[in-house]
Amino acid sequence: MIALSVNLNKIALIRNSRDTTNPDIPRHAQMCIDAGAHGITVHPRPDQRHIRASDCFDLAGMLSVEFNIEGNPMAGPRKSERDGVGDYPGFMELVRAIRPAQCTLVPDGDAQLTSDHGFDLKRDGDTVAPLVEELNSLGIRTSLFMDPIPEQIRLAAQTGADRIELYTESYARAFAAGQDVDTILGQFVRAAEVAAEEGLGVNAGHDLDLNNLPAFAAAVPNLLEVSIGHALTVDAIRMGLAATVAAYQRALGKN
Ligand SMILES: CC(=O)[C@@H](O)[C@H](O)COP(=O)(O)O
Ligand SMILES: NCC(=O)COP(=O)(O)O
Repeated sequence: MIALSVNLNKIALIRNSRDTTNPDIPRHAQMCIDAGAHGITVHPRPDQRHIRASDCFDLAGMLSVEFNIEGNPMAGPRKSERDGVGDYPGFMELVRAIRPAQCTLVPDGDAQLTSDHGFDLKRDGDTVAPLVEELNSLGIRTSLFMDPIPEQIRLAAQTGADRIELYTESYARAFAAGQDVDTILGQFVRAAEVAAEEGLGVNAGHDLDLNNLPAFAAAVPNLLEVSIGHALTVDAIRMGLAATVAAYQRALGKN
């Protein structure tokens, strides 16, 4: 079974366009759970442009499914520039306080529109390993956001991480462009095989959608979890949330 974790960033983005609690983040999470989602993912950033630190605490207080907090572990505290929005405490401070089931470490910079690369562990392995060790000691499963590069995935195992999350944008772009995706899918298959050889679990995410997900889920071995936000949120406008979650479950190979 491949778990579906729904990313709520885009729901928070809509909420943040007004000084309101509509849409309500915990309520939306509960609707996803009621519709069959196995987990909830959020990716707070220091500018709190979508999910805020306070949302993470609110979700931690109500979730009955896996809570996956993604983000840059090097991101420190940041004062909020908006009235009524608390300061960002820093990623590690946040997850130390919340202790989610899973932390996905992502090497994203503040200026990025969204996540756009995996870790370079040849360069950053010595920085990442102690953070992984601390998260492990807190009982938090740790996953590293990675490009499908075998050499890098072997280095991910050396940090002590439990899993990797394969960064799927290259596959999604090729699929959307109507290109022959066999070669690029082969890179993800190989990456997942290497992860298995190294004892790492495999998650995946970024720009997965109802069109590209079935082939990916069918081809990539040992896939444990996908986290999906942007496309799923857009599909829910058209199809309704419960029907959309069900459609993503079907795309993962479930009825
Ligand atoms: C790591 C990853 O691919 C997702 O968390 C993505 O970064 C979602 O963030 P946005 O919703 O801000 O694009
Ligand atoms: N980890 C990927 C994620 O949570 C969602 O990414 P996207 O579907 O919003 O691109």
